[in-house]
Amino acid sequence: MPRFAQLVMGPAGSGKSTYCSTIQQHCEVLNRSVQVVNLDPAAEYFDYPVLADIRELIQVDDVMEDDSLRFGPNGGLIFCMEYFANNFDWLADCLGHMEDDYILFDCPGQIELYTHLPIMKQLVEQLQQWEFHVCGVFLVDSQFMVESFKFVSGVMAALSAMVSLEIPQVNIMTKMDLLNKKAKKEIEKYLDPDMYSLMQDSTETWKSKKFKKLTKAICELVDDYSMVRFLPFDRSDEECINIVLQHIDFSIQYGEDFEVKEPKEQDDNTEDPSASMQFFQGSVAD
Ligand SMILES: Nc1nc2c(ncn2[C@@H]2O[C@H](COP(=O)(O)OP(=O)(O)OP(=O)(O)O)[C@@H](O)[C@H]2O)c(=O)[nH]1
Ligand SMILES: [Mg+2]
Repeated sequence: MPRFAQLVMGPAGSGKSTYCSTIQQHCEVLNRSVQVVNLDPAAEYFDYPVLADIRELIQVDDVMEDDSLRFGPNGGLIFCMEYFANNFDWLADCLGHMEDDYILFDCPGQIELYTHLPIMKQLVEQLQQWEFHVCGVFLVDSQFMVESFKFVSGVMAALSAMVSLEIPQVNIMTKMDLLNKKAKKEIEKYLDPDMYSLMQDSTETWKSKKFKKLTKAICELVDDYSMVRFLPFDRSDEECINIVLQHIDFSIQYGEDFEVKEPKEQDDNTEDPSASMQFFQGSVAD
């Protein structure tokens, strides 16, 4: 049986831990087993029950207090993640092997982990060796996406993760519940962006010709290959959570090899038309 995993990534404060807890609760209601692993050695607060917590392996505070290492918070976190990458056996022990594993990995917010350091790639390769189908879930805070140049920077961060990890990736715009109606309408153009027109919106204010040229080249590249798209995530909207989950499940083929359930035996042998519908009920739970 394959196992399934979401690698929940994104800049600091983009809503990764909240996303994990929302999805976990949502799946609990659907009677679907989803577990969460905290991979942030600096995490102070999250409200989901954990299957494993990296802080049991190593903590940033301990690394920072070590006189021989003398790291600050960021260096300390990278050190912890490198230590983790050298100790994947710890994760293997924590995960065990259950039927139908579906695990969310709540990752740290340091963006360098997804752009040029090899740690997350090593984690992905290890998970794949353990038969996990892994989907990258990249979160970006919708509050920062209301202007085109900020949007381009979010797009580039998401692309970096996509290119360096080489796994299916779903990009999500979080905290949509905080937007008012007007801002929601405004942000729609960023969900499935037309990069050419977004660029036109902003070029007036740019003075540097080189900056304009570079941005134009980036926008053309992203647009021509339809590389980045965002799904809105409003944690207060069940339908919205469902759509996000369906996209991710589809990308890792979750539910495709579920066995079709046999119809329940009828006591009186009478033909019930609704029984034929129940025959297919064993596919995807949502
Ligand atoms: N209203 C609202 N607030 C949110 C949402 N997601 C996150 N927040 C808030 O944003 C803040 C940061 O959320 P976290 O889930 O801790 O973000 P994170 O990405 O895990 O942060 P780091 O682990 O520090 O990188 C918290 O105060 C959350 O309550 C959301 O969908 N809606
Ligand atoms: Mg967090």
